[in-house]
Amino acid sequence: MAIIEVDGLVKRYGEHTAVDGVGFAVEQGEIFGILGPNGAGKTTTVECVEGLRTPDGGTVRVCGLDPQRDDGDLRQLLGAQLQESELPDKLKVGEAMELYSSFYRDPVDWRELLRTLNLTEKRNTQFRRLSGGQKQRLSIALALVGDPKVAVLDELTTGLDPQARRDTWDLIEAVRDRGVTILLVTHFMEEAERLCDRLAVIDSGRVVAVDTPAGLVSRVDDRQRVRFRPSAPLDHAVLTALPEVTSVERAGSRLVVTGTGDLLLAVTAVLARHRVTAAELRVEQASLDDAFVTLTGRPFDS
Ligand SMILES: Nc1ncnc2c1ncn2[C@@H]1O[C@H](COP(=O)(O)OP(=O)(O)OP(=O)(O)O)[C@@H](O)[C@H]1O
Repeated sequence: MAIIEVDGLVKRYGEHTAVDGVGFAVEQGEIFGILGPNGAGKTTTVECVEGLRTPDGGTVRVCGLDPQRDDGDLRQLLGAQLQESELPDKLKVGEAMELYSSFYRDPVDWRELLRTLNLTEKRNTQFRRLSGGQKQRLSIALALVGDPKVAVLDELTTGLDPQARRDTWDLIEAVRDRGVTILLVTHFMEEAERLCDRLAVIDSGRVVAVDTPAGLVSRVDDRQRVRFRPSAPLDHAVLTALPEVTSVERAGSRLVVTGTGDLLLAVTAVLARHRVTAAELRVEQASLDDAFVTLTGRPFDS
């Protein structure tokens, strides 16, 4: 059963329709991404899911509850990541955890949560003295302290360095493994590809596709290219005879084999049979970026 259901959601700011009929359903235990460029309507959509904004049309249900009508009950089930600016500078990490625990009927042990998030040593540190990564981890801890069924994380890794970003991804997977369903807003393709089970791609307030990252990519182009430098001359015919191969071209000292299915396996098996080794072997295929261009007719960041 879907734990989050959004159907025909509309939200206007004055004359501007920021969300224009958005619909998607998130299954229990998924990491579900909302991916789109700046201004696409991602934050507005999740704020309607969290009950922070009143929709102008459509329906939203989270664990069967209406975020507008059942706000009090929903607060107990849903953990939302705070925007950085929402915590007072001088509040200490331990005080913030204590305060947020008091909002919930059945909070988890926040000391344990700080340990999991590697923040125990920062317990007496003021918010303003934390690094970007530590602030991010604290905001995740605050989202999880109420032992939520659903966590909404918005622009989780913006401003983090690559290592902190990867650590945060590992952390989110661990949270999901504890049974929390995660709704994740992102405009990072890599983050969406790495973390999300499924994605809703949003552009100009509308959903243009809902699928797995691999599913989105394969809608665009399921061709792959294997490039390599063969250690000895190879008759192209032994490659073109393979059902996976559609073409073989020479590019200087390299061969470029285009095809579908288990192309890499098929090509390397033939090379092994002919005692040819492949140097500088690379496999290329369409990316989520390419999928976005095909789905919307323009590059992601325009
Ligand atoms: N409170 C508001 N008042 C007026 N317009 C708003 C308000 N909040 C958002 N908007 C506008 O609505 C549109 C969607 O904004 P939203 O923040 O939902 O997009 P987003 O996809 O989350 O973008 P970003 O990735 O930049 O955060 C944008 O054009 C934005 O300028």
